[in-house]
Amino acid sequence: MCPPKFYDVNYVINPWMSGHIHDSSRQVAAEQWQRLYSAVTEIAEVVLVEPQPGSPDMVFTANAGLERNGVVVLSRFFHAERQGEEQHFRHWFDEAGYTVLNVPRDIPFEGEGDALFAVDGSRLWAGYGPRTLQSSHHYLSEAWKIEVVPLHLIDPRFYHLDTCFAPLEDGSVMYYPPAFDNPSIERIEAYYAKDKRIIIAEADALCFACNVINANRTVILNKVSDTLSEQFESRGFRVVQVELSEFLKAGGAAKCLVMKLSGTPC
Ligand SMILES: NC(=O)NCCC[C@H](N)C(=O)O
Repeated sequence: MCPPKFYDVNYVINPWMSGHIHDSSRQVAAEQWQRLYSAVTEIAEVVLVEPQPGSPDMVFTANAGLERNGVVVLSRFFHAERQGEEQHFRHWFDEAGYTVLNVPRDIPFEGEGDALFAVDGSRLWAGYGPRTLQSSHHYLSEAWKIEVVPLHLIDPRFYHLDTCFAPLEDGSVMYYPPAFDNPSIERIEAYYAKDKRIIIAEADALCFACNVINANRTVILNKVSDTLSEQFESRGFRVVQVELSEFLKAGGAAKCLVMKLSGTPC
């Protein structure tokens, strides 16, 4: 995670940021982030990356890259506004001993924001459209010798895969279908049986319900509807809701604020 020391909405690179330039409170953001940090430390070991001036979106560490088994494919940000973050994340991964792989400079790829492993590790769900280019998927497939399943994002509000799709550790998936084109929905439905699909309504999707941190049977997410919370509980999940309104102004919530690492590399 990355403390929100320099967090702000300084530019508009997604529809959520529009109308929110310098509209977020750094004090409130710090309090919300601290509550999220405390919740995450209960289910995982958390390591921090040093925030950097001039990189207000660096708090969204899900976009640093994608890691598995000590190998990281670093992000190549689509927007110039975030490209300055790449050197800082690269430095952190180098220092921590990860094997760092790159996609070519001219092929945008936004890390865990757009790429999520199936919980059994058998495939990689990979979004493309607003940020990540589909041609980056080849490099992901090569990095882990894994099947990459493309999912086309068609709603600008759901510009990263992790805003509208989340494989959960009980073998289910939650997703907001209108964010995807039909072939992508068919790919999701071909993999997940009907009883494993948690369809998210628009109101919850707009509260970033799919942007969920999940470890074992705990889910940590922004405030969502009672209906959805009860649905999680009936499936055996412990639900931890953390108000993240200041981060929604930049287009991110719980899962965007963390990057999942599989462990310290040897
Ligand atoms: N969805 C994510 O994985 N991250 C949120 C990134 C928010 C940031 N303002 C962006 O537009 O890139």
